[in-house]
Amino acid sequence: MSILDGLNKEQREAAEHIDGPVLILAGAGSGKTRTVTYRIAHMVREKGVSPLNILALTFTNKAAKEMKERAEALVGNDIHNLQISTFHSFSVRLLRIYGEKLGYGKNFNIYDTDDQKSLISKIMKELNVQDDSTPGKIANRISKLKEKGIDIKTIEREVDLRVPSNRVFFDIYDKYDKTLRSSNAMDFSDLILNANKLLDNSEVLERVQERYRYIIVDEYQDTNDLQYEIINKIASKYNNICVVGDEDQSIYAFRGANINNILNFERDYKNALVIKLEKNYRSTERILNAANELIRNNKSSRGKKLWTDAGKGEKIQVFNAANTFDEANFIAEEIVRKNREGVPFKDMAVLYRTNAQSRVLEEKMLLNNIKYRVYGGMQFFQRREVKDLLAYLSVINNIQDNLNFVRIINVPKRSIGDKSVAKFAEIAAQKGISLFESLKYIDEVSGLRAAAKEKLKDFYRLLTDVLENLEHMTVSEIFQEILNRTKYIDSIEDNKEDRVKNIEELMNSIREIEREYPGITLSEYLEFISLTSATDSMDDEENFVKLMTIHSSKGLEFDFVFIAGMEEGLFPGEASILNDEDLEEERRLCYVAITRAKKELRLSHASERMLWGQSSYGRPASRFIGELSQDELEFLNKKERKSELFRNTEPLKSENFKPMTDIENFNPYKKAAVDARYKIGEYVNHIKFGKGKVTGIDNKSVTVDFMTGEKKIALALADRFLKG
Ligand SMILES: Nc1ncnc2c1ncn2[C@@H]1O[C@H](COP(=O)(O)OP(=O)(O)OP(=O)(O)O)[C@@H](O)[C@H]1O
Ligand SMILES: [Mg+2]
Repeated sequence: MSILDGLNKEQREAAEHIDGPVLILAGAGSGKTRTVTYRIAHMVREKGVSPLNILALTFTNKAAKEMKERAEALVGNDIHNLQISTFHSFSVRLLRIYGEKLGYGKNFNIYDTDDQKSLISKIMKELNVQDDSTPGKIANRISKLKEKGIDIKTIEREVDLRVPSNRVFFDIYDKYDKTLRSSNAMDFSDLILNANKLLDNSEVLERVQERYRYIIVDEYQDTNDLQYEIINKIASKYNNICVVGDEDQSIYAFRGANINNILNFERDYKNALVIKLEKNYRSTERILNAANELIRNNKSSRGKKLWTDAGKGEKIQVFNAANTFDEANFIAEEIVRKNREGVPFKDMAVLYRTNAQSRVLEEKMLLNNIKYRVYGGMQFFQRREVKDLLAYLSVINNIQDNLNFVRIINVPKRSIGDKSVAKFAEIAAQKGISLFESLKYIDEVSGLRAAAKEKLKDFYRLLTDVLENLEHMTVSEIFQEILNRTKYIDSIEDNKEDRVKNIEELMNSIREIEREYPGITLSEYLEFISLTSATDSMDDEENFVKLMTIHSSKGLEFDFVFIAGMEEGLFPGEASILNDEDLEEERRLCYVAITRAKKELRLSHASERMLWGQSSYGRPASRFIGELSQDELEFLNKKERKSELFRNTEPLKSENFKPMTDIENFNPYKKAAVDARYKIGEYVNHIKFGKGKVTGIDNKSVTVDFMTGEKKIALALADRFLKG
């Protein structure tokens, strides 16, 4: 008896081959993740490899947690020291050990996208920027540049900074970077970027290579260039690298994922063992056929030969709803019906393209007493009161953290306006200390009212008291102390009930984490929650219907799956329709969605939908529905559906009933007449803005995404400026 008896022949071959490079390239549900999990257990229990020497990387904490639990179940005991983690948490780990070599203190804080945005918005105010770019867009652009390894110096070198808009972006980026540095903080991109930089240090690299002699990467198709470098630097010594993935499931190109990383693996590692898996263990024949048919439409796909012996299964139902309420009703009713037939809520999932779609769905779930949980979207940790209290913890963890300090200096209100903060900033700058430390000199600040001064002194005392006792306090004690002494709860004015509940929930979560990790330090706690992502808290044992975006559903599986909003303009999204590459990515996303289903799949689309506050009518069904093999589909219609169980909250008007879209004669979106000289996706050079990628063309102008921002250039002028 070997652990590997739980695998088929090909899977087993891949799992056994622990020395030297291995590539598993195979479609959804073929057991890639299972294979690497068994491989890890086999190495530890049957090959005597120390868990210390294994590094397994994946994309979500949920996937990492699951892999670890399964490996442990196979081995039969806890495998401490086994590092199965996300790229981000692995990077944090390296940086906590070696970050000082890059000039960071050990307790650096991690800024999430929200922190990023508020910092940028602050910088824009300080620099008096009059720009229509939002902080969110700029944050996004900075992250993308960082992920491509383009730093401030590169921009300075390659872009003409005499152009005002370039200059503005440059100044923001520069200040942003400097602020992070002086705050001893990193954003998500920094984590990866800096981990990669660390590995350029030969002493560090040597140690890391010795430690992690065996590397395993799941979902390799979604690695970006920096992650690729990290993996390959570490693997370059022992060459014991096993990567698994599916080029048809690459869905993160918009965040810099590079599909060539997996396609070139055989070139990178000449003697690689390449394994293809062709049996699908997840889905019924009908679901699998539909998925295979769909992905065949991608030029980038190399074709799939997946088969299953799970039987034909039910037809895939397609429902054309009159509008989004009707769509949500359909889904809720089906869920209730299935539940009455004995299917537990936890075996059902509703997937959608964008987070915004969840609201209407949630309303109907509530109305129908369906237990559900939304993963992603407005995250718990993004809520104001949660952020405020975490900001207190962050400042205590790292007194250099000026961003979080500014967040709390007047929360609860202490009559401290921007002007007073500016005065503290002056003192801090003069003395070369942090804002927190500048509070020591409170008596030197003029123009503060006595009451405000008193409150600030209390605030300072609170922070220093905790700091002095930090080693003797648990995270929940620190949290309680902050709550008590700031009287935060008393200060809440609006939405009090909800907010207090959230604070309670935060306290609960701290306690839970402490129970799971006794003795966890403040710094570890903050790291833990800042790396918590959309699907993390997902506990399979809990009986909830799961609502999430398709992106968050990667790697997961559910018995019954609904995909909502299968409409042109939403899925595939408006912006991707004109560009072949983007359209193919949307199709891969649809492939991921369909292949999450084990037993039954239902697709729905609405003829009317509100987008950006405007109703749009007569919306055609997604071309992706048309691309599925029509034999596997069953078209439902509003009129055939009996709906006596539930009242609609929104009465449906008869004019909203539209005939069902005729899928067979479905007219693919016609491309607008465009100028033939430029192609979407092609690179151009501009005298002022530098290199950029064409993202849109109409009959008047061409839109180009330059390093420093997106610009629309009139075609008449484009001739003079752009050269291919
Ligand atoms: N040899 C096998 N015997 C029994 N069950 C298997 C076998 N291989 C895979 N499975 C089951 O099939 C399902 C899909 O496996 P897994 O999630 O590993 O596939 P995957 O290739 O990683 O899919 P994805 O591409 O979606 O990540 C799981 O429930 C897994 O336990
Ligand atoms: Mg998998």
